[in-house]
Amino acid sequence: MTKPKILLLGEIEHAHASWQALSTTTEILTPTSTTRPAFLAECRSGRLDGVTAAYRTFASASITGPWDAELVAALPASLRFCAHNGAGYDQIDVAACSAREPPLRVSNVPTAVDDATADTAVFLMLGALRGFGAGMAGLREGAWRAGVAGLGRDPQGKTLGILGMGGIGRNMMRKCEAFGMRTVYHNRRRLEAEAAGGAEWVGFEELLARADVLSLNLPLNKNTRHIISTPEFAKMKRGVVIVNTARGAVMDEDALVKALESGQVGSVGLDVFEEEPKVHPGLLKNPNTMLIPHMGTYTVETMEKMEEWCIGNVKSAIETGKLVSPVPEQADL
Ligand SMILES: O=CC(=O)O
Repeated sequence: MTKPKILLLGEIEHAHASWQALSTTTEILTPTSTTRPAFLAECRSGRLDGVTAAYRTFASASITGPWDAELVAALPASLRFCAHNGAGYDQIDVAACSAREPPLRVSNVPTAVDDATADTAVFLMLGALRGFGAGMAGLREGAWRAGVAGLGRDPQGKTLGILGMGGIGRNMMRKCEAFGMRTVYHNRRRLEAEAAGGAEWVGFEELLARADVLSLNLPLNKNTRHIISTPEFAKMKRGVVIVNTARGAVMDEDALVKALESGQVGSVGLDVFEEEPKVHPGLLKNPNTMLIPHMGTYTVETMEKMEEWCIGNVKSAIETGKLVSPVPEQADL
């Protein structure tokens, strides 16, 4: 019997034993191309024909570019499954994948990312509340506290507003309880009481108005791009702290820089940026920013869990014809 063919886009860096086990029962293909035009040509040449499932990493976009309509159309007709190793899948045009005949089914990696991403959000929140970004930068330049804007603020008694109360948001809420914070959240759909864990559901505008710290935990898609911009900043408390561990483009970065300069936004903690790896110069020079280069899931344990999860999706796809964690847009496909 011929072995199922799998396309590997990116590297397996941790889950070597599971990948090795998978490769004994399958044939793994890797592209020879190193640029998007070459990858498109390689797909069209037929060299990758016969692959049924792809394992892809976030970083593989440096070769393939985004999985937009052009790429989805060029991928081998045999490809039925795309297992994406990441929680956020904004690099993939899911509608274009669904429109293929038969559809190209996409999975992401939920839950495995929750702890590490929420830990990062808590770190950014504390850093932004306390002005640690400026303190750390000044110290390294031999300037001690020279760049620190003033006294910081404590989390105790403050209201945490979570926009996008999924696994990461709920994990962050639990961690913030230890800091004596109360949580309000906004999702399009209100959660069952047990899942909400005591957090209060509020409308979008009320979330903006009530949060002392606003944490963005929602996926980036056409409905959420720039969901936070000038009109939304104006509805927030003056001096609000904003934390973003989701995707840079859910917030309008130009507008954020202006809101920081005017003091409407007091400080921000950011792990993600609109045009990574570029960082807006207005953020770099502002002392009220705590910035890290997209390291939310960047731990040995979490990276390993994510790879294992993603391999699990590939394995399930070829063995049962179903992905373990299909993206919500394809739940009814
Ligand atoms: O940003 C990280 C992820 O989407 O998993």
